[in-house]
Amino acid sequence: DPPDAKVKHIIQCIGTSSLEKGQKFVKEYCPSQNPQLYDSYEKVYNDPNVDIVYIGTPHGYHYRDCMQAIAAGKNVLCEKAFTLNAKQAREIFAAAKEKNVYIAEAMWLRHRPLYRKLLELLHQDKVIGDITRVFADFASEIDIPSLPVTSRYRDLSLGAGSLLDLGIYSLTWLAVALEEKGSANTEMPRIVASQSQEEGIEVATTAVLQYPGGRQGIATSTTKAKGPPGRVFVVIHGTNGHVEVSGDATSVPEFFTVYEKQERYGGASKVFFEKDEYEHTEYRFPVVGLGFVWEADNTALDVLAGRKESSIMPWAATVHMMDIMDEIRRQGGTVYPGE
Ligand SMILES: NC(=O)C1=CN([C@@H]2O[C@H](COP(=O)(O)OP(=O)(O)OC[C@H]3O[C@@H](n4cnc5c(N)ncnc54)[C@H](OP(=O)(O)O)[C@@H]3O)[C@@H](O)[C@H]2O)C=CC1
Ligand SMILES: O=C1OC[C@@H](O)[C@H](O)[C@H]1O
Repeated sequence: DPPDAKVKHIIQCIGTSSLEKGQKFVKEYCPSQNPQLYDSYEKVYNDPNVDIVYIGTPHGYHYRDCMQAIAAGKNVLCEKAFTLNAKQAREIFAAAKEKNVYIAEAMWLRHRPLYRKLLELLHQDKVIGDITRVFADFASEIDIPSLPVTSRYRDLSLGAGSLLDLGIYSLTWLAVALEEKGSANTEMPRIVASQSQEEGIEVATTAVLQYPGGRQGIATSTTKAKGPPGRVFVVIHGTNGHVEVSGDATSVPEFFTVYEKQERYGGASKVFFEKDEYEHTEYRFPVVGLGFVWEADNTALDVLAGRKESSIMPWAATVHMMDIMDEIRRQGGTVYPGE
């Protein structure tokens, strides 16, 4: 809990396949909380002292885990990617509606103050005019063949592949810029996508999304390599300037820079401009811990207020994202077992 946390969070209990692993986890991450350790997830769902269950299992288990928690009448915060496909997401939301419980996808990026501020500057203040193009990439070098076959990066039934794990962040940056208010716009963009597979696992995705008015975005992800030197992961073009987003990772942004169009901007016969020659404004947002606290606070406030959906990550935004990723996988040839 940082000093300005809006809610006091209590880790009441933890469900794990291994109590020994659970003890190690508690010692390392929450020694002062002394949570009850359970040797099954079901015991968490049935603990009457639990207000909300946080599901942090691999993607392929989210459907099972959400459905079981909902059946037990619990509120749920479930990690991204919410499910393997949109069909599973729709079924979970229908079950949550039936049981009248809260459920939200834990897309921590959307809860960050940086993301909220960028939304406001782009759409309310229109600092770079009308947005025309966006580039967003998440490249992370993961030596998949060296991992155990049970790893979520290798096991197709767990949702292995760069898109659900990393590409979802690139798509979320496209949403901040190209979708009205950055969420809950359910109009499908036109999509052209390509994916590469190695040993049956998708290792690279490139997707072009085109929105009404010709606005375009390119979202990419790969587990084959790191990104280029530097820390810029997202570039947004507008009719009146540019924004660059930088940080430790595409999921952990720390600052963004707004280059507003000036007199000289684009005046020379160059296709680029030297950054330092142009006035710019940098917006910095210190990351607290790893950056989960804003999502934790917002979720707790939702539950305390009796809401069933998150205003930051409403059900429609999750289904929309899953629909987009389904279409990218359809074109890219990535199929999960049972689909
Ligand atoms: N790693 C990160 O930085 C972030 C990850 N996420 C999301 O969080 C979720 C989990 O990711 P991550 O923590 O890296 O995943 P892990 O592979 O570390 O799995 C998390 C837990 O799930 C259970 N689990 C893992 N593999 C299996 C398996 N093969 N069979 C049964 N249970 C298994 C284990 O719990 P136990 O054995 O204790 O029951 C494990 O500790 C994903 O949805 C991911 O996208 C979100 C933000 C950041
Ligand atoms: O933020 C993240 O960075 C690394 C990924 O493997 C992880 O799942 C993701 O959420």
